[in-house]
Amino acid sequence: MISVAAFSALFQPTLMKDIFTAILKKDHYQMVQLSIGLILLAILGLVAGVINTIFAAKVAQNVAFDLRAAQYQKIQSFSFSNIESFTPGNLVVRMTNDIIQVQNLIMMFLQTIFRAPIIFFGALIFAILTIPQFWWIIAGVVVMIALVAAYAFFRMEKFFQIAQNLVDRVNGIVRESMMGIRVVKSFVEEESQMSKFKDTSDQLTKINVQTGSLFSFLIPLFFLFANLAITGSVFLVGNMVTTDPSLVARIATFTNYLFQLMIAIVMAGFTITFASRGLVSLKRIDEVLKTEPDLNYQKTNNQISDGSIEFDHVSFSYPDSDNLVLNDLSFKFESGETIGIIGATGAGKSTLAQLIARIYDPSKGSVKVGNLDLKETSEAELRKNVSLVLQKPILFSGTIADNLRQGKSNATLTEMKKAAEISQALEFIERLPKKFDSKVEERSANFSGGQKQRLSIARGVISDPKILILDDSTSALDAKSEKLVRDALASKLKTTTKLIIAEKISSVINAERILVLENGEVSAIGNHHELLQSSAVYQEIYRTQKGLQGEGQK
Ligand SMILES: Nc1ncnc2c1ncn2[C@@H]1O[C@H](COP(=O)(O)OP(=O)(O)OP(=O)(O)O)[C@@H](O)[C@H]1O
Repeated sequence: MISVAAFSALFQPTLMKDIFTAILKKDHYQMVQLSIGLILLAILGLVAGVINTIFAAKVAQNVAFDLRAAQYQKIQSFSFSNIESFTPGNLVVRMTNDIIQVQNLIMMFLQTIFRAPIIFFGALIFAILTIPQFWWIIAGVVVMIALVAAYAFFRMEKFFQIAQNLVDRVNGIVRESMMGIRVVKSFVEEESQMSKFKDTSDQLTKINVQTGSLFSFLIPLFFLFANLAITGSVFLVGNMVTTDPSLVARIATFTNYLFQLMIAIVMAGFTITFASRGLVSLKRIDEVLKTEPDLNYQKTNNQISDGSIEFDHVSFSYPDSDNLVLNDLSFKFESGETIGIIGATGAGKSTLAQLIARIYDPSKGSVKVGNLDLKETSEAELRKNVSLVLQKPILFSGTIADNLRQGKSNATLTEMKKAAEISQALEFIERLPKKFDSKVEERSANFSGGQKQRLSIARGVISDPKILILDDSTSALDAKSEKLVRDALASKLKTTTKLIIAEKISSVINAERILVLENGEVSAIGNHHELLQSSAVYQEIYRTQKGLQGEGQK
């Protein structure tokens, strides 16, 4: 189809020349015949062009669809540190803007890859054949346009790269301020967010204006070259026409081919520029696709036999950081124990929890659950048996039931009710008109902080895991509800190992053992009374929280 469209374009000026010759010869019959031929050729070219565009669009859409799906699947397999190293905002741009760039590239490429060379060489040959003695005019036009195009498109490539980075930044700023809209509002931060956004957006506008200016200057310049060449050739023909009258018929054809030459060069230039822009995007997508998840799970049937947890000389630093967050931790929690983890802010409590859920692997040492090294479990086995409830509850848009089923895909209504009962969520769910089918809006904006935490705990306990980690996940609950959750956990999840990470001693006071973490090291392990005797750190925390401790003991 491309060749049909290209050849149609190439033969039209030649037919035109023959029509002129027929007119000059006053051969009406031939003139009509050739004119009909010209119209048919133009229609053929048009149809071929349309079919080619539809085909290119379809291919581009399909490739974009496949790339989007492959990228999304890859991102789903990423670990936390993989995602952090790209940053979520950057991944969103790679999933959206970069895919569109590649789609445009394919579209453009398929339309011009064969067409531009056919038209270029065809027009070159036909132009020379039409008026051979004007070969130098053709060469001049080609060289001038090619030089200017090469320079301009080279500049544009630079602009595109800068623009791509700015799009990333704008996206990051918008994302951050939208996610933290409440903070922005409550601290009256709108203006500073706006100025951050405006600065980057201004830079993006500037670069886009620069690209646009270059563009608007370029096309008239090409036409100027072509028109100068045409004027020159018409002038020369004027002088030569007395010796060769056929030149009159040939000059229109010649100038037409000159235009086609110019268009072919511009088309190729655009394709190369878009190619460079699309290739930058393709490279960014390829980076995502080539990134291996830095946490790999084995395809194994190894089973986690019980809820014991063992740290064997575990040290940990976050990727790209030299700071040793956990330093040589060794301990063992027995299956079914209730363990409290306490320590100052930044002591490493959440990090420890994340190692048990294998969100990160330790930098040194090993973590075992149910006597099995985490590296020897399958992901499904780990997720089925180890449940981590974070302090910041993240729910997904859908229904309450959809969210609870993330904890157990085939959960029945009875299981949902049981989980909600444990997390003290049943009461408020039952009060909602649609109960478990009530809608959870985007970012669960229609629930309070405490309700979100309760739903998040319900999702964590619904699978009846062997190990349940509550990472400060009752912080938004009042003391009475928190105690009710703890009591329900104790009575309804008897065999589950419960790891309660808390800032307040009152949250862990009844734990069988409490691990005191200090600067990433185990400072002491024991029950509340033992620690009050033996651990200075614990005593200190206790003293500072004395006013609160009575509530936990109730
Ligand atoms: N993703 C991360 N990348 C780099 N450093 C991190 C990351 N997350 C936490 N840290 C650092 O690791 C240390 C321990 O953090 P962690 O969240 O485990 O502490 P924590 O005891 O749970 O604190 P809190 O009680 O305030 O939640 C801190 O110094 C923190 O700055």
